[in-house]
Amino acid sequence: MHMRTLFEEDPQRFGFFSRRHGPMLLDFSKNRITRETLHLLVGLARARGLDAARAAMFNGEHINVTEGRAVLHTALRNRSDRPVMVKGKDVMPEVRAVLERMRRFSDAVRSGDWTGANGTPIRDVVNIGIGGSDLGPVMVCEALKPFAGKGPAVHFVSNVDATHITETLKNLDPATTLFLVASKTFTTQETLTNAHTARAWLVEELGEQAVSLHFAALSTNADAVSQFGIDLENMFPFWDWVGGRYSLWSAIGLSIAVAIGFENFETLLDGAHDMDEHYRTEPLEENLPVLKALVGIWNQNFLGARALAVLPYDQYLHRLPAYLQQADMESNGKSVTLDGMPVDYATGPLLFGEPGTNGQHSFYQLLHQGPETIPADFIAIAQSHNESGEHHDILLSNVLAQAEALMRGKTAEEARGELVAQGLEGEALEALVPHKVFPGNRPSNTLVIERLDPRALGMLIALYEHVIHAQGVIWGVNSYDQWGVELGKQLAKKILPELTAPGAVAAHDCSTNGLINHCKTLRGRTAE
Ligand SMILES: O=P(O)(O)OC[C@H]1O[C@](O)(CO)[C@@H](O)[C@@H]1O
Repeated sequence: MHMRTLFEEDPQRFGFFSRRHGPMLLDFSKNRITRETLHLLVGLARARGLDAARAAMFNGEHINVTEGRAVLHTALRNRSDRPVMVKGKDVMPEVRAVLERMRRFSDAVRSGDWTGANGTPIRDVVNIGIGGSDLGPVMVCEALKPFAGKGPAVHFVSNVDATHITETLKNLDPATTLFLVASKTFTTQETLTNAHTARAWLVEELGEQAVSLHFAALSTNADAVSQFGIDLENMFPFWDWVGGRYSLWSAIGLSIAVAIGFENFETLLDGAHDMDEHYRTEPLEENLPVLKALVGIWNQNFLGARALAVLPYDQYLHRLPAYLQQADMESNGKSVTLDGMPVDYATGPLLFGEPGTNGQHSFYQLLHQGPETIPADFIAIAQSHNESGEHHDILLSNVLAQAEALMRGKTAEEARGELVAQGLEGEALEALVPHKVFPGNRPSNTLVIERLDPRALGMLIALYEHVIHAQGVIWGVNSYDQWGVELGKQLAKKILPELTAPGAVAAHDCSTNGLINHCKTLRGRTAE
């Protein structure tokens, strides 16, 4: 079936396949589904126990079975009076206590009351972290730039490549710089390497005694934090039931609170809590994350699509695809079920994206005319923070047109008609027709958000988090571990000393040996 026909046959299609919640409208009508498909998909979710699974997550059951942990990022933004129990203890008092400390700290830094070793206020804050300790905060700080007010500039260093920290520190003054070392484990090689480099840079200028005024830690590992030399007074804790890629709502979000002010950070939490309540309580048929998850499953597992393009038509959301790459692919990039059995179906999609309209001039060709079907999420913001001239209407017209084009396509007949109108005829015309045809029938969702503010952003991120949860439940995988990142780390630890030791390396396969020895030679080390 072609979606063109589905739309022609059912003028109510938009109304039936779209839902509103608060400032958000989700239109999923441009998918290859009928009312019956939706009914069956909801049945699938029910059969896979999604109702009970939602409750299990919110109730703090140990759903991360391979690590024996609860998954409770929702507790971090629980704005209700409801207790959240972990091992028989309500964690909400501790959550609120850390939030209160984050409020005092971020207020002090923003107001200039927090001064560095020379008594001068902080002008630049550098968050050092990677993965979930970087991507969420950087994405939110970029998205909410219009709310930054008069606070310090916030920078992010993640890559172990020295270029990242060197370029970041190049124009900063140690006396007015504050480092937030963000690491759940406080053992991550990249983060500790960067943090030691930052420490040396600071100490060289201001001496050892400056460290306590210029470093804070966001972590679950107090021992490692004090071993690094950070005063525990300046440590903002969180807990093992917060997964790294779900941690921007925790102390890991301190850079966000500094960048946009604590009140805005709290409004972000409010928005996420609103979506949590929606996901927790709404019936499956009315539940935005569930519906979006089901459409994703339909595209992946029934229509054979293996990717998902996330296309935010808002420059402030330019880091959203990068953030979602970790959130989704580290969560659902799994090939065994909860009980360790191999899956014989697709799980998490390959996720990629760029802000509109940049993507249009890059990879959309493949979305429209490549042989694969690549479903897309279009995110449109109705009211821009920068309503200057025609810009925003042009932007909106593009996002709306792209979804329409993917759905409708262009038939050979239509293409021929256009070529005739351009004066072409005969063989020349017919030779061009196949190149001008768009198959269409390509699925997409369109999310329209009234305005990109802290509340709406909190809702948007929580929506995607819950899509990941719902899909993980239906696929029967553990969305909350990430063993797949370990092997590379282990092997890198073995290769590191081999790179610096004299002599040729012969302990690996011939490709890896060859590459190590080639790099050693190029770096002026003996490899013979
Ligand atoms: O916060 P940490 O412990 O430094 O870990 C950083 C990142 O490393 C990972 O463990 C693996 O990439 C992520 O899950 C996590 O977000």
